[in-house]
Amino acid sequence: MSQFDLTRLEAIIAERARSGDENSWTARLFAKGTPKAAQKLGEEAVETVIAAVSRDRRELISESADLLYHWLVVLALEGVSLNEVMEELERRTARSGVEEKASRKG
Ligand SMILES: N=c1c2ncn([C@@H]3O[C@H](COP(=O)(O)OP(=O)(O)OP(=O)(O)O)[C@@H](O)[C@H]3O)c2ncn1[C@@H]1O[C@H](COP(=O)(O)O)[C@@H](O)[C@H]1O
Repeated sequence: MSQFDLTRLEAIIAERARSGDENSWTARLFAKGTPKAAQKLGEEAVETVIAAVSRDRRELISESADLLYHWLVVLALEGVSLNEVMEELERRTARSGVEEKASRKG
């Protein structure tokens, strides 16, 4: 099981964005702003869909990684933290009561 998680990637993106390193894809993407980063996010989403419907497992994993990376870049550019998205998912889970139903079933 990988120890890598999105919180770590979010921290890496923040650090690379601040670095201004011209060899950093993240820093260059940040310099171009949200429209370009959002366009890349859309492209990666489409490539992920294509991999899924093509039943290309290896490509689905690779495009999913690209998608999550570019999604976090767009969030960072817009000042939205991963934690805020997790809180929204947590609220929805609490509202649906799905975990209580599962624990009652045993
Ligand atoms: N996870 C990623 C990651 N996923 C995808 N990419 C980059 O996203 C780019 C987009 O892929 P494309 O195939 O669309 O590239 P492209 O066709 O050259 O792009 P365009 O022609 O459309 O501009 C590639 O150049 C990848 O390197 C990433 N770049 C960085 N990271 C993470 O960010 C960290 C810091 O990277 P740097 O900012 O480059 O130091 C890395 O250690 C990784 O953890």
